[in-house]
Amino acid sequence: MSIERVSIIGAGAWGTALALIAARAGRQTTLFVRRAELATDISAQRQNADYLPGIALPEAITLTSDLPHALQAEAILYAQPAQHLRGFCRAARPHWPGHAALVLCAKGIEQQSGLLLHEIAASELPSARVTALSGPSFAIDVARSLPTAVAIAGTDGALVDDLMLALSHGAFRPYGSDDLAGVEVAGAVKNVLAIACGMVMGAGLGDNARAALITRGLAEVSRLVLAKGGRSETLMGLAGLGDLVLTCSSPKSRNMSLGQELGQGRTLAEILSQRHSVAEGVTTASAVVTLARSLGVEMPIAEAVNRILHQGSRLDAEVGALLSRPLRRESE
Ligand SMILES: NC(=O)C1=CN([C@@H]2O[C@H](COP(=O)(O)OP(=O)(O)OC[C@H]3O[C@@H](n4cnc5c(N)ncnc54)[C@H](O)[C@@H]3O)[C@@H](O)[C@H]2O)C=CC1
Ligand SMILES: O=C(CO)COP(=O)(O)O
Repeated sequence: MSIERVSIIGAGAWGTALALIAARAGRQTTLFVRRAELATDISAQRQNADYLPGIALPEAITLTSDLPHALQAEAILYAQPAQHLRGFCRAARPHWPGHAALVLCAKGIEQQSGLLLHEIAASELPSARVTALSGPSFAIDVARSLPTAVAIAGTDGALVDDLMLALSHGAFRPYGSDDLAGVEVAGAVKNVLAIACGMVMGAGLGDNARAALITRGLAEVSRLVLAKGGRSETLMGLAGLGDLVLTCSSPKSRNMSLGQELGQGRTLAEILSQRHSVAEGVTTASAVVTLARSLGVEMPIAEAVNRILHQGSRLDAEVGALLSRPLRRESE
């Protein structure tokens, strides 16, 4: 299938950057904005001042707040926060075009159910051909046309190829994968680990501690990926190690910077009251704990992050508990 029309749902930083990708690749590009007045503002100013200030949006990007109109495309890229996917699917269902691809570009796990995003889409939007786009990709770097590689995953190989062709251009390079579950789990859990890394950096616990967290974090994500039917090679790829390293080492990450502020002693409520950007790891922390427990997967770092974020536990107590776990073989 040739993909000519690409619509992006959500005009946050990532949705706006994805619209730039599609437009640069020569696609007929529509960016769906929930609020009509914001669509008018962005259209008039040709920039998204709230989420990607200073980045010019070409005329080739059409803005709309009319969902049925936005859904008239061969590929529909979902770029709102993960917790809103179910609501989007329900709103889109009556208007969903026959064979359109749904490309999940959010990174998270549903808090109530512990479901992955493709599982939600499969139940709420059964006619959609579901894929996911994930990997190390700060929106601002993509918007500035800096070199970026991502994974596009799906079980329909021909569709993955079509999406890669439709979105690749210049400095933006997608790689294909058939491991939808692996790509999704990796993309969601790295946000929780980025909060953990931010906390140890904010508390001054040092680079050794952060490297240990990244490595042991990768071990626990691997267990969850395998339990969800994904493959361990995916963890060595862009959606796995690539995004984990990016997000756990740069304060440009909203998740890592939120962790840093927590490590410096601020409360979650204070931090969230001063931000308008999403840090998916906050909701994913409890979702991943629910999911891991239901599958019998041990995830001590995610459990610790969840207790600090949502149950009032202290960082020093959690670090002490992690360090005093029974000694074991690294590959166990
Ligand atoms: N910003 C980035 O560099 C990247 C972000 N992502 C993922 O993309 C997703 C969106 O993130 P960003 O664009 O960065 O968010 P953002 O923080 O820049 O923007 C917030 C977004 O949430 C939407 N929103 C707020 N309340 C909503 C509601 N009630 N219903 C529906 N939408 C609502 C806003 O319209 C806006 O699109 C997240 O899952 C994130 O993890 C993935 C890759 C890169
Ligand atoms: O997913 C991202 C980069 O790949 C963005 O990370 P943050 O949401 O932590 O900023």
